[in-house]
Amino acid sequence: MLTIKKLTLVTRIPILNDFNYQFEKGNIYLISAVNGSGKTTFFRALTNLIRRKHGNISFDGKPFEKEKRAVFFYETPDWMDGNLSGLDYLKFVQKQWQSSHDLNDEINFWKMDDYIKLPIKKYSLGMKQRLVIAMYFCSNATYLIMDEISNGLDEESRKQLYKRIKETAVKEKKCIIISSHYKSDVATIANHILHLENQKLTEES
Ligand SMILES: Nc1ncnc2c1ncn2[C@@H]1O[C@H](COP(=O)(O)OP(=O)(O)OP(=O)(O)O)[C@@H](O)[C@H]1O
Repeated sequence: MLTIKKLTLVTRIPILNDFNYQFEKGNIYLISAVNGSGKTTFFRALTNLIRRKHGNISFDGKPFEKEKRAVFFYETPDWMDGNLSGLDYLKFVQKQWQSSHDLNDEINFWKMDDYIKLPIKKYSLGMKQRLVIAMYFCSNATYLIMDEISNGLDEESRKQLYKRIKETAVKEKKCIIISSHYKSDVATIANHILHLENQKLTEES
């Protein structure tokens, strides 16, 4: 369980004020909000990439620093080094997260076999995004925090992604938190929808 107590976040503007919530395994959570309201900031705070003004965050009772392998967050393909290949990244994730996930299965699933050994600077936007998605599944982490994960994907790939997310959450008891501009798509698979507005993250009934 990801437990958040009294979380307050501020960037150049106030983002969140005194937020309390529990994210449970086996569930999919959609975070919706208009551009610039703080979805990415919230995800960065969960993974200690930015400081929080106030509050406590724990994964299965432990702080993120002690439970890093249980969590996977890769904000954007912009973080990638274009001189490395997709396979370099998948191998890195498998090693760092001590995962036994089969890389070839994942490469085949996302139809990446013809380019996975090429340097990432030769990838299209959708190819990079599929690599990021494959990294999530290769990590085999329990808490998958996905920021606009379907960006740049064609319609068929988006459907495939949502189906896979649903199956993974249920069968493997993952806790999956997704922000998406395609709210109507993700809403069909989400168990909980939270809306961020006016520094409040509120669950829609
Ligand atoms: N490093 C930073 N320094 C100062 N302000 C920041 C920083 N990063 C983000 N902000 C501000 O925090 C607010 C929330 O940004 P954030 O990227 O979290 O929004 P978002 O909801 O993810 O947006 P989008 O839907 O456009 O991706 C914005 O007003 C932004 O300008």
